[in-house]
Amino acid sequence: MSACVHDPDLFTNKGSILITGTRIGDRNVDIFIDETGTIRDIGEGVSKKCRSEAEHQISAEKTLAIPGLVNAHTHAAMTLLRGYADDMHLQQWLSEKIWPLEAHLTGEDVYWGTKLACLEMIRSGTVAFNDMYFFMEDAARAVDESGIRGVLCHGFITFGLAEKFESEVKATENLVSHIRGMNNPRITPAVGPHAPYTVPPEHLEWCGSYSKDEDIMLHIHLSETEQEVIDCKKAHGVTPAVLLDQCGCLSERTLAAHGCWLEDEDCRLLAERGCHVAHNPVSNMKLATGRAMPYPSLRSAGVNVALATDGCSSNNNLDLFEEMKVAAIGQKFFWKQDTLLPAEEALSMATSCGAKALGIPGGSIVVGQAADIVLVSLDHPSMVPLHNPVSNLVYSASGCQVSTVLCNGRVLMYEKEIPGETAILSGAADAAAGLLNRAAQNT
Ligand SMILES: CSC[C@H]1O[C@@H](n2cnc3c(O)ncnc32)[C@H](O)[C@@H]1O
Ligand SMILES: [Zn+2]
Repeated sequence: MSACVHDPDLFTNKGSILITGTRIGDRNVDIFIDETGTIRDIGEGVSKKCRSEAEHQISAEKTLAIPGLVNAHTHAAMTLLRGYADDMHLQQWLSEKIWPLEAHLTGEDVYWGTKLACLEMIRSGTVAFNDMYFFMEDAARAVDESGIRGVLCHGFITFGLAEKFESEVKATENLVSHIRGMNNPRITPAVGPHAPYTVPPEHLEWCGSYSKDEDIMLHIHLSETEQEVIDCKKAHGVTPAVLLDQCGCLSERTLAAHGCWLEDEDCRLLAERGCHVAHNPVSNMKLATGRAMPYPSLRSAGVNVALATDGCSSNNNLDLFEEMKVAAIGQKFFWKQDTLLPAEEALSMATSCGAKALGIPGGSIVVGQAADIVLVSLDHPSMVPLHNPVSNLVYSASGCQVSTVLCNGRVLMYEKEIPGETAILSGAADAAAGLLNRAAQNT
């Protein structure tokens, strides 16, 4: 039995692991993970049999074990655009800064941007994410190497052009077959119509049927701004949510990001169809969407609401601890309800609700579940005293307190060490510089 950063097997092993001396809530526990990455025993001193079986041991005194966090909506490779365009109006930000720069992206850029995103997510306790972007086969390679889970879709934008529709269909179908061919259970494909204002109804219809035929998630931006809703009503006579329903895009496979301007009727419709919503409070505040996602209406309608960061150009980090706090305090502030979205709910949104929305294992630490486990250090001022562990996690901690991360029983970070980190930081910095160079030279 061994566990130290000098033990090369710790990061690559497929063997069983015993985590000793951690705590879950108020309980001191050991956790035994078998060689398939499944939690087999949890308790105050796991069975003697498990102890003798364990091939590796992680002593985790002064840590709190929580389920790995799930980022339900992001554009991972936008890490390369972090700090490139801040403090702008959303449509202007997209059309004048982001889209012109994205036109110069290469597959290699997306690979390095996604590597950087996975690194940042692991560091802050995220083990799974739902991604929409370009060159997604390169993103898939990065996710495969990182060891975390990803639901990946090609961002499908046609602006109603027939030739664009043809190429977006091809890109989506190619990605789906590429990911299936990878045969990596941590990576699943999805279809990703960008938004009802960039994909017209006839093209949304294709996305809805494709999601159904292939039994894959449909990932879309929905009712993020008031203007989007006004324009949609003017053009189609209905809200964006009703339009999606008319196009066959609402089902239990659907994840709608943002939803700031959803109406009460829309919330009931999403609940009826079994859709999931990703709340992105930091991005919404930064881009001044003007209204917080209507959590009270979504909650009372019974919609599963998960938590997300959005891309690094509108956040500007991928720290779900920060997002939990902003969700919990932002909802209270906007809806003037001091008991709304308590800490426990914020933590569930970032864990079990996210896993449910993405249709992936994890989201809880229970026997039989995949070992997606994050150890948060208690040896830090923000975690002392520990009257209420969940309160500290949501209102006091940040991703910097994460010390060790496991996904599917594989150790991805051990006591803050992640193998290969330096190469990722320089590869991503070089890719970002190259991207800006090409944009400046218009090549
Ligand atoms: C087609 S890939 C995804 C596409 O979405 C852009 N994007 C990033 N953040 C947002 C947002 O908040 N609303 C709408 N679109 C967004 C991203 O830059 C890509 O072009
Ligand atoms: Zn987005």
